[in-house]
Amino acid sequence: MSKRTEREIVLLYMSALTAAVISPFVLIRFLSGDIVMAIADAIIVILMSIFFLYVYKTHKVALASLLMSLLLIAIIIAFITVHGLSIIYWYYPLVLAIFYLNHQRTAIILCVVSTVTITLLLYPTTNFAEVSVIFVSMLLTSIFSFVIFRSYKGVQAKLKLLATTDPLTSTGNRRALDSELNKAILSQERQKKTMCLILLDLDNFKKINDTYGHLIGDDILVTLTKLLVNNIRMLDTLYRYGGEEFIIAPLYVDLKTAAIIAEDMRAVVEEHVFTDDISMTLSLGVAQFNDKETPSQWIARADAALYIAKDSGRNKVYLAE
Ligand SMILES: Nc1nc2c(ncn2[C@@H]2O[C@H](COP(=O)(O)OP(=O)(O)OP(=O)(O)O)[C@@H](O)[C@H]2O)c(=O)[nH]1
Repeated sequence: MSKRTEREIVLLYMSALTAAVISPFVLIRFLSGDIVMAIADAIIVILMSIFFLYVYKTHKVALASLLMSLLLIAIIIAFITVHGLSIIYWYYPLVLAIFYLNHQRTAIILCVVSTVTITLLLYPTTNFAEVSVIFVSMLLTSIFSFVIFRSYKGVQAKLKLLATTDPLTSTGNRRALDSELNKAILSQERQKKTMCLILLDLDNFKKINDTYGHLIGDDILVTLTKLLVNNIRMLDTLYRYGGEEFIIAPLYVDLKTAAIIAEDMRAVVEEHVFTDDISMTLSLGVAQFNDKETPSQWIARADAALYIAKDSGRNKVYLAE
């Protein structure tokens, strides 16, 4: 089974827990003769179970998050209508859940609309001072949640970028590559698209480092990635696999087309004059994805082709079996 995201897990727990906590009340209310509330509770349990199954099966969280938030808001509003002010305490933790589950803009809209609705509902039966305090406290909870979650999501995005980007070349790193290949293979299992991978390696790069120093070597790596990105026009398919080794994947083309792309890259690098009038060449191995193979098996076949390219004189493209 593929790994579940944090948000998926939270949604699964929320729906399962809400269903589990409310289930006994269906029976309790039914036995005590409160049939309307028993039916309302039963509907909530059924809807929560549907959410659970939907997220469990599809892994889709955006729609489920919004519907779950709307349902929980509707439940609180319905209960406030029936039971009055005492239910208001359930609203505050719900605001946190709404900001966690939804995009900031959606969360703000949901919170403002629910705050105004609840205030208007309470207004006729509650004194003005009390209703004002409730309104302001609901609003402040939303504002604080907005500020806290904005900073939390910003930090989360920066951490993700740091964890998946190579600091020298700004291409994706090994972690990003692993995740991308796993994703591509998962979707290939469903859609059966032809896809290829190019593994490329600068020739005799050690000599450059030894002759010109590491800083020039670094500069060549950065220039190389710019040349490659200009050539493939997609930074998000270029990954630094090792020191002077890069992978381009997934390329949704057949082996013949991938070979042409690889040959173009080889020619571009051969013609380019790097810093200090240095000329460089590339060796490349190309492999089309074979059904049922793992990312490492796929890379290993491209690596074997690259090895042949190196062994037969470098500055060449070889295709994997
Ligand atoms: N400047 C610089 N050098 C690096 C970096 N990462 C790895 N290297 C160097 O890359 C060189 C790789 O050398 P080798 O594996 O022998 O490969 P090569 O000299 O390119 O020889 P072939 O691949 O067989 O053509 C080593 O000298 C590493 O120190 C880096 O981030 N910056």
